[in-house]
Amino acid sequence: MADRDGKIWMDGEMVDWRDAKIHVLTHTLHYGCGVFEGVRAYNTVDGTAVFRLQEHTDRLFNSAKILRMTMPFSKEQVNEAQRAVVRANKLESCYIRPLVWIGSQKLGVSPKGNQIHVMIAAWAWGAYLGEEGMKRGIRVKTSSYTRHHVNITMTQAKAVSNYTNSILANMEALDDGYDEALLLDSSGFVSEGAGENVFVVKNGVIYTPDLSAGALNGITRNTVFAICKDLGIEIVQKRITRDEIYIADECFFTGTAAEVTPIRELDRLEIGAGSRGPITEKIQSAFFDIVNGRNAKYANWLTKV
Ligand SMILES: Cc1[nH+]cc(COP(=O)(O)O)c(CN[C@@H](CCC(=O)O)C(=O)O)c1O
Repeated sequence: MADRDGKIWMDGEMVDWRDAKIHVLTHTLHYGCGVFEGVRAYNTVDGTAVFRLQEHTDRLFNSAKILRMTMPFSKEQVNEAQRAVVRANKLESCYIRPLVWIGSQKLGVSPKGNQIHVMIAAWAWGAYLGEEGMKRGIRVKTSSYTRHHVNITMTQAKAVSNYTNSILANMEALDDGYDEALLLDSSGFVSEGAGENVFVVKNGVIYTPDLSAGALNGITRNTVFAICKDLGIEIVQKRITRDEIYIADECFFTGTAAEVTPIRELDRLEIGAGSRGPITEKIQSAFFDIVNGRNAKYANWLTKV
């Protein structure tokens, strides 16, 4: 990623991509205390626009607050910086990565006295779990790693340090020939994917783990709730077991990167017909109508760059 051309917004300045560097004694690099966001801009029918920009920025600031990091810029400045970085890189559609980290003035567990930094990068990023997966569904493995306990790491913060758990789960799944991992919480109930929320369909009703299972409060998850309301589909948050997924009719992941990705198999057991289910397809189609500006009801969720 480092040897690209383009611009990155760094602490208030637009810098050349290759010059966006930090010192090896940066506190976050050693101790993992930092927060980030994953945002997408789409080439909508009315031009390039960022999807749910304010919600992402709000979550970034909430994540920083939870980790006791004082943001050095306002929400308005961070919103404008995200729009500017899409324009500076001349991207019609892209993935935007804001990151907030603790600087290099001092090391030691206590970060006090270090500067808080913010950078925002953007790049083109297609189907996170593959184009084929978006149509056919992906193969998922229940991870041998347990999702964070809600009082061991702060699961409502999109925190850098939370992702070692995701990385290990994802690597194990890929090494075992799957496309992604599904993680259970410390009580054995379904939590979420390594980088996604999960939904299950049974007898026309959609279920998703309630957030006590340690899943991130996903913005795409929230979008699915709105879509279900529009489509008149009942959606229930509850504790879900892995074998409820085995006998479900459909299953899918959601995320800014993953968008709406069907799951056709869990632990080598086909889910329903072993392909993208009809309700999943409806949700996926409604999602892409919204993010591409084809559903006027959600025009306020799209911020033109
Ligand atoms: C653990 C986790 N859970 C749920 C979600 C879905 O949240 P939302 O994007 O607000 O709907 C994400 C986003 N995962 C981001 C990181 C992907 C990456 O590889 O990096 C993303 O989708 O941008 C997670 O990382």
